Amino acid sequence: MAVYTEVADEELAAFVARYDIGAVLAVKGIAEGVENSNFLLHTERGFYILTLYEKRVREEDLPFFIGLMRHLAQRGITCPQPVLNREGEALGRLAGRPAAIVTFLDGMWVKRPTAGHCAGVGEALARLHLAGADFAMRRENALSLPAWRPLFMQADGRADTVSPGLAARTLSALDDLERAWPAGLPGGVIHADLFPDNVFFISGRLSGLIDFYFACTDAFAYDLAICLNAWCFEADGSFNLTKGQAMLTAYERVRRLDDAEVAALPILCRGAALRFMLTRLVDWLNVPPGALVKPKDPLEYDRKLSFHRRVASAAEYGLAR
Ligand SMILES: Nc1ncnc2c1ncn2[C@@H]1O[C@H](COP(=O)(O)OP(=O)(O)OP(=O)(O)O)[C@@H](O)[C@H]1O
Ligand SMILES: N[C@@H](CCO)C(=O)O
Repeated sequence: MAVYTEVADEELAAFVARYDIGAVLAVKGIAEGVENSNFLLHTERGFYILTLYEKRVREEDLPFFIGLMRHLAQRGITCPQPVLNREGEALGRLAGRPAAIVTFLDGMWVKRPTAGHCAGVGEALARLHLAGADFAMRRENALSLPAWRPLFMQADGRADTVSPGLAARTLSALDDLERAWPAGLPGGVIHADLFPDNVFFISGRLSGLIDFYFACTDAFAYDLAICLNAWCFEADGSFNLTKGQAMLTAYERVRRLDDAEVAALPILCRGAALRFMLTRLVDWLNVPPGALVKPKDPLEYDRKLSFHRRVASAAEYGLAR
């Protein structure tokens, strides 16, 4: 999270007064994250997270995210719960933005994940995929293949200022992906952004998942590809096979991948790397003046993409078959 929108004290007090959570004692902008504006809200009843939804979140999608968090919690997935105001609504408006208050989740995210953490994420991801099976709403993935070329166009010819050759590498990867992107894989609700900063642990055990604002209906194995990218590389850019193995084995203990998913894993990993490279590139080139945000490095994902382009089969990620 980050802070793009400032909220005046009086406006906040009036917003919070519509809820049954007591008066505001303190509020603090959260610098972490890049997508929405987030505040740690301390009220007479305890701690909450206040989110103002920004650029990439479409207002019409908010009922999907809010409904999903409630659905998953009912099926045993620990995630933030939207707090309803006295009119029974989870969504309101604050400082000109759509806004919600959600419950505060205990736990810390890990900066240096071990194979044990990767196993925890693999298991939680598979449980999330199963728990979403009877969620009635659908939301197309707005950041899947059809969105990638337009995103690249938004970089507006400036990709090579970030790294020489980045534009050509990206276009070549895009061409390949557009030719071979798989269709018809098993799918349903996916998290689509289950990075380390969205997974909390307490004493080494996974305690909860946050940030469902990219969740959508898409291939389960694509979600796994996102997690392999986000959790299983080392700081020096190498893929850690032990971590990949731990994540995939734990996932498969809950939900076994079928042959088509196994075969598609390398291309799904390429697509996932490209998706995060592109959003990071656009953000890197367009930091709003005055925003409390630290843009994330697009080149980390350019390097991951190069690795995946050399991968021939899922065995190279640690999948034993
Ligand atoms: N429900 C919650 N309980 C406790 N802390 C939270 C909660 N939601 C968010 N946070 C804190 O705020 C930080 C940023 O939140 P989040 O990842 O949702 O933001 P974002 O802008 O959507 O980020 P991202 O860049 O991951 O998309 C988290 O790392 C965590 O420290
Ligand atoms: N998790 C994303 C940010 C949210 O889209 C990234 O690391 O690029």
